[in-house]
Amino acid sequence: MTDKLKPLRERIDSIDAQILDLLSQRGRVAQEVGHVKAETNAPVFRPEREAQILRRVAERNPGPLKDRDVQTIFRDIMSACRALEKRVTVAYLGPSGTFSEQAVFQQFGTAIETLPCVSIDEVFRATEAGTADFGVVPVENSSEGAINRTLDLMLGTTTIISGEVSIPVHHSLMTKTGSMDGVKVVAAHSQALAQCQVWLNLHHPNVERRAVASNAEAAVMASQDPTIAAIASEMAGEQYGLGVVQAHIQDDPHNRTRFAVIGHLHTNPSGKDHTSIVLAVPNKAGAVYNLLAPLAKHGVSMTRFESRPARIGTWEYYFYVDIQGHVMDEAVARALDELKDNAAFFKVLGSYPQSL
Ligand SMILES: C=C(O[C@@H]1C=C(C(=O)O)C=C[C@H]1O)C(=O)O
Repeated sequence: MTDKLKPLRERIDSIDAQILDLLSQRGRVAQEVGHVKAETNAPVFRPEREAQILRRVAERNPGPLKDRDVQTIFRDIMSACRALEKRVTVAYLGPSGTFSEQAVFQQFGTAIETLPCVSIDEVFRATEAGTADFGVVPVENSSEGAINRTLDLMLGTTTIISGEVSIPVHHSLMTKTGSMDGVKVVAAHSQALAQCQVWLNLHHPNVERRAVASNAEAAVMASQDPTIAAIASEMAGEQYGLGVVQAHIQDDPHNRTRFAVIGHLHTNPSGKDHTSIVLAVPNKAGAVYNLLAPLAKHGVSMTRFESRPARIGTWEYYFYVDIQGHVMDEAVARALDELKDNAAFFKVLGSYPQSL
């Protein structure tokens, strides 16, 4: 056995030496890129370039490693190379262990500084003020729909969207002991409670449900009080020393949340992009109907349409529309010009690479 392993391990050692040498070469080129950028004051993080590299990695992957796994490796290689130019600071809805934090690492890799914030408002504020270079905020969940606070804050923010991240959201029920004995309260973010309501109604109909600021906060509470169970990611459970009572309790097994990356960076086209806009129409007959006509006319596909009350006491709405393409694409630019003409309010939130 050992005799057979020895030559294989020697081959792995020699391959590792080559990988390390190539990583070092890549790092030195990234440093040169950094010097060129510094001369022209160009931004360090180029999401469109990183998206293209990750797409290419999946296309060229000869196997046997899975596309997802090689992408994760390359994301972190780029993160480490980027950190040689500058370590970016990213704000998100904390504490550590939230799905927002997972989204942060999915977009930026792990060679970054993180700034956990107490609320979505705080993520916007930190990013607007420049305390963080970027912020990651939840936009919508596949079972529960829009995250209204994010949509409302998008309206007035000075930041723009430079990326999107979509991650699977799996909830687990966890306690200090790993059992439900003596548990009186299930704590979680209101979204998580909603995403697990059918399961909770079936298995723990009589346990009080308590909405708290985040699932990670619920995990902290459960770690300090054996009468409290938390719904959170297993990652958060591990972090706060909880035992799993039941994994995957979300009602929809394909439950996902989409996040927006906000900042001050105008992202160039990557070849596969989305553009987010907000508009309002004048209060007259046929206005909403006419609103979207320019998209169809120019062959631009809409991927999402969401409305929010304008909160000025009348029945007026803001429409949040996502389309395929980049503001620098000719068809998109023409369609948006026409949309703007029909709109009482119009704001481009940003163009960015489609999530992987
Ligand atoms: C090296 C660069 O800087 C950053 C790092 C990248 C990388 O490691 O491949 C790619 C894009 C940038 O976010 C670059 O712009 O090419």
